[in-house]
Parts: sequence; C-alpha cells; structure tokens
Amino acid sequence: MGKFVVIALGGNAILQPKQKGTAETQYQNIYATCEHIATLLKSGYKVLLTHGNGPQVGNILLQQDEAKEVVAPMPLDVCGSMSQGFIGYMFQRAMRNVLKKNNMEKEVTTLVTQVKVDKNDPAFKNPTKPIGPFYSEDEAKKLISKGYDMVEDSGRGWRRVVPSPNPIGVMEEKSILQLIENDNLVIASGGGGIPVVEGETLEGIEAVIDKDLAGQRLAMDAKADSFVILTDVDHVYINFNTPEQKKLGKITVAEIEKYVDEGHFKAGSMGPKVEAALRFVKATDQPAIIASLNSVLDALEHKSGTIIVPE
Ligand SMILES: Nc1ncnc2c1ncn2[C@@H]1O[C@H](COP(=O)(O)OP(=O)(O)O)[C@@H](O)[C@H]1O
Ligand SMILES: NC(=O)OP(=O)(O)O
Repeated sequence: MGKFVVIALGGNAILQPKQKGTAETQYQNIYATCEHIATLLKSGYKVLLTHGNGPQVGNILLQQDEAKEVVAPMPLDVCGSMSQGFIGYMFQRAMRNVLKKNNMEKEVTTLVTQVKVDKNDPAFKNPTKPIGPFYSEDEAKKLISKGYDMVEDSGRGWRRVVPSPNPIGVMEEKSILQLIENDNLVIASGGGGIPVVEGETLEGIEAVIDKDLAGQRLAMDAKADSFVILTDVDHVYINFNTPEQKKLGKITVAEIEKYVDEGHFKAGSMGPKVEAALRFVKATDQPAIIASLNSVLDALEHKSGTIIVPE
C-alpha cells in the first residue's frame, strides 16, 4: 500500500470532555498528538492533517455571546476561522518542537480553508453538530428556553447543536496540493473548513461542517492512499454501550452498510465517521480506517482499528 495518508483528528486529540479548555491543556494534547505524527513520518508516511473544532468553536461562540454588550459578536463562520487559526498555530508550534527533538526537518503549514456547501442543504433546518461544553439536563433545559438547540451527546451530557451541511468542495484545493508537493506537512480544512456558499460572490454561512466528511473530500481530492479517522475509541462497535457491544475489525463496505441500515451509528458522533469512511472507499477503492490515536501505526498496518475495505 502507498504511504500518503490523510488523517482526520477527533476533537479529543485537542480537548477531552472533562478537561478545562486552557491554552496550555490544548497545547499539551496537541503536542502528544504531534509525537504520534512524528512516529508516522519516521516510518515513511506522508501526512495531510485535518482536525475537529467542536469544543473550540462552541467555546468561541459562547465568548461572543457573553461579551456581546461590550464588543460586536462574530458570526459562526468567523468563529470557525478563529478556531482554525488557533488550533493550526498550536499544531505548527508543537510539531516544530517535536521535529526538533527528533532531529527532523519539515515545513509545517496551516491553511485557512473555506469549504463550499449548498445553502439549500436540508441540514440548515435540522441542527445535528454538537459544539462547545457539556451541560447537565437542568442547564440544557434553561438554554433550550433561551432558544438554543440542545441534544444529549453519546451518554456524556447535553450540548448545543448547530447545522452541519454536507461539504461539496474545498476552495483552497490547489494551494493544498502545491504545499504537499513541496513536502510540507499541511494542516487544512480544520473544523471541517469554514462553510461558504458560492453565488455571484462567496459568502460565509453559519454552520459547522463535520470534519470527517470534509476530511474525506480532502483525501479524495489529494488522491490519498488511505483515509484515517482517529478518535477516542479503538474500534467502531455495533450495539455500542450495551452488554452486546462488539468491535468491528476488517470489514467490507457491504457488511458495514448493513449495520448502518440497522442504526448502529449515531448522528453527531460515529454516524458521520462511518459515512465519511464509506464515501472514501467507494470513491477510491482504497481502505479507510477508524481507530484510536494511540494505535495509529498499528492501524495503518491493518493490525488494529476498524478497517473498511471495498470487498
Ligand atoms: N457505534 C459506535 N462505536 C464506537 N463509538 C461510538 C459509537 N456510537 C457512538 N460512539 C461514540 O462516538 C465517540 C466518538 O465520536 P466524537 O465524540 O464525535 O469523536 P471526535 O470528537 O473524536 O471526532 C466515541 O467516544 C463514542 O462515545
Ligand atoms: N467540526 C467537527 O467535526 O468537529 P469535532 O470533530 O470536534 O466534532
């Protein structure tokens, strides 16, 4: 198998649900992630990185709301760009520090990335993307009465949800490919990319694109040999969180589609990951992997994680 991989990093690689989102905590998590990336680079992999921003963009939006009497609040697309900038900066700094420690040299570049969506996407009428902090049920009820959309997120508490339209094109695709050709470690489409709609002019729109679905587009456009989704669980499970839960190892498109139809993978968490992986395998005939960050090298060698193959 070729060694060019697109990696979509889950929000947990940057901030775990129970952690306070200080800059230092997020930098330390990103530094630990970069050590895994360095292991891949040492093993000869070429990496294009994308990452989530759910906790971060939600926190930035909350800051806008809390300070709105003092400074003009920024809309969600601008908050998305802020999250790309600060997370990209932390990756660039941490990666350079990790590379230096390992006596390696590489340019590390973050690209502010706009991703095209359809303004008539039905997702705008049905918010599903959890962002920001977790709340208790009582707190969630108060926020619902203020007009927020809230859902219970995978047994971990309540979170605000916003629309998450389907990504249909990466505006900066050519620049990303040029940077990769010049041997840069590129961080692109952070937080799924800033959602924009294209008419007479390009306009930002208030939403948060799923980074796994946007990562799939990136992997397809960049002709990656493999698309890897890293999260905080070691495998995809059927009957997740029940006594009958069972992990999925190597599995074909047809086999996992049967589980999709049976409703094993929830919207807003495992659902989009499986959907993104399936889209990649079907479009390219290359494997897609869903695994935990800690076992990324084993997963790339198909020794761990859920490996979705054409047949
Ligand atoms: N069928 C399933 N198999 C594995 N994990 C699942 C499943 N359904 C829901 N999950 C949940 O999905 C979470 C990962 O999704 P999410 O929190 O969106 O990840 P990330 O932020 O890392 O992208 C896991 O922590 C797990 O709680
Ligand atoms: N944008 C996005 O998908 O973020 P998370 O992975 O943090 O949910």
